[in-house]
Amino acid sequence: MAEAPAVHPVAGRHRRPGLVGAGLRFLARRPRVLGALAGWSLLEGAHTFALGFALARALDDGFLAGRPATGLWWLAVAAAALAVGALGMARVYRQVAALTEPLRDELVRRVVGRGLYEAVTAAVAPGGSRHTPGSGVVSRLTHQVEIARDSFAGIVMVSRSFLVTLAGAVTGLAALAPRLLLVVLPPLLAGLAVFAATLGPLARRQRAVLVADEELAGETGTMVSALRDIAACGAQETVRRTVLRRVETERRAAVSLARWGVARALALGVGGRLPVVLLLVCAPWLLRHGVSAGALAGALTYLTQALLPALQSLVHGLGGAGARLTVVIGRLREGAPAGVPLPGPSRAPAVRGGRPAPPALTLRRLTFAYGTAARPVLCGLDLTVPAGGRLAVVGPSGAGKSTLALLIAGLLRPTGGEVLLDGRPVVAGPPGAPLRAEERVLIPQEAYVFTGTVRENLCCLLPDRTAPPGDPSLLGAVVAVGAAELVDRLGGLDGQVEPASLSAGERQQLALARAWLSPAPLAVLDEATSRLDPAAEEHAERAFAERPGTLVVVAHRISSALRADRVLVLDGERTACGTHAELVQRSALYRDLTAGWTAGPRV
Ligand SMILES: Nc1ncnc2c1ncn2[C@@H]1O[C@H](COP(=O)(O)OP(=O)(O)OP(=O)(O)O)[C@@H](O)[C@H]1O
Repeated sequence: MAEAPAVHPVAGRHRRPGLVGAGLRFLARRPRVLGALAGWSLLEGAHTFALGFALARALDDGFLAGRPATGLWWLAVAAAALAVGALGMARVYRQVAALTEPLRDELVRRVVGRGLYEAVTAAVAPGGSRHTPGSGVVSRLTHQVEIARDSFAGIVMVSRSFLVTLAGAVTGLAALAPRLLLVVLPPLLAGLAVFAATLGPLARRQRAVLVADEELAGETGTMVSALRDIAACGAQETVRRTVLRRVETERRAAVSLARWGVARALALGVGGRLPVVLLLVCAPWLLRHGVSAGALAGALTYLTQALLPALQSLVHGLGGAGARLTVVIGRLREGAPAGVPLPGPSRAPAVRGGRPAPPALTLRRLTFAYGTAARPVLCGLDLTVPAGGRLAVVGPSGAGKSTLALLIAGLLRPTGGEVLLDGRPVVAGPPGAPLRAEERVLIPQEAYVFTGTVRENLCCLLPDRTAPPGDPSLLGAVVAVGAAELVDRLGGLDGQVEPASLSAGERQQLALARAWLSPAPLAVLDEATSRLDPAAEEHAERAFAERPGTLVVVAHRISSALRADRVLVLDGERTACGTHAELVQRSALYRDLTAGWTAGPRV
């Protein structure tokens, strides 16, 4: 059965703030390029200025005054200004490249670093990895880098062009007749204000369309690659509904964007076209107040040949490229921080609200005995597991591994000391007080399943014990722990579970899928895979190793211990904790245990 990518409910994305700040810092580090860009842009502004001014002079001093030679001379000036502007534009492109190429280099460095990190992590993972994300990740992300580079270049070009055009045109209008500004500036500024006000909402909607589009493409891709599994599990209707929901989301996002597109048209109309209309309407008044016919023609040229196209480019350019850039850069920054790449997203952040988060699990002087006269199974045990950590618990039979698992789950009360989850006692209040079930899930060796549908068995640890219709995470959990064949045989998610007709291993598979799906950030596996064959066991353990959140696994295989960040060797007085390499050095018991595992999987 093909593996469908499964998104775990515990997995959360944490965005890094300060995209605008980072962009400004990037620009501030390049004052020379910015200076050169501004300098060459001035030529473009000068060209805009000359366009209307020379035309006005050609009319007023030349053709209308009966001096065609003078008129032609001014037209030649306009043509020369055009050539100078073209020269400036060519240099501008060079400077924009000098600005955008370092951006691309920086992003590519991060992306490749991340790809290498993932590839190396996969390669050195115990037991080798069947997943080799490196090349795929690099290829996908470098494509996004190209989009970021192009969008950034587009934004620089349109904003810069609008500013210099505006400066050239306003200077030209003032030089021709300051009264022209009274007619042109108010609607132009009003249009810009409308545009500025719609920029944020438009960018958000553009972003929503992009994201919805990508999600639909991703969902469809997953569906196509899992067609056989979907048919086998009888999940056609579920998948159809999921895809339709994505289509509907994208449709709604597109409609909302189109509605806001009207506001964009309004900004263009008010800022770009209304000044033209007003200029024509006010022409008699302007002529009466000393504005010449040439100045009117020059003003019209500024508006129709310079300002309107520049405003159009700005409105369309910033709306589209700006949103694309925000999405892509945000994604690249999420995935590829500067310097040392972060561990995968399955690891929880180490800070909460600016303060260091408490460890996911703390054992403080933990002591437990099964009776007042009985010898304590655990005595004064201290241990912390950070959020996102993986702890393997090993030890000889009877050392207290299952007892510890029950204590962590709050199913036994400590005789002394305490167990804290996220800094708070797992058992609070009097005996019988409710346990913090939503925060931890325990899968014991003897898995519990009940008569009912597969879906009911899987959902019983979810809030409200149900999943939304068509929720793909159910099938994702089934596939992730390797229970797809079993669920297929049972008749899909709505098939019936008869506990007595299942083998111990099959019951474990269903319990594992249920626990994998649960939103509890701490999972405790007490030999929960012991009845599976080695390949299925490896599959399930790997799924839990990759599950977001914290994992404590009572291990009886060397691969589990190797995959953990730390190993706790339980053995009364000789209890020790450390990494696999450390324990091989300093724990004779651990060496004995792992030697036994290497020879055969069971302790
Ligand atoms: N319900 C109980 N009542 C009394 N003693 C118990 C009970 N459960 C376990 N014990 C004892 O506590 C000790 C630790 O048992 P526990 O099951 O935690 O060990 P373990 O390391 O998980 O062993 P195994 O690897 O064989 O499962 C053992 O001596 C066991 O006999």
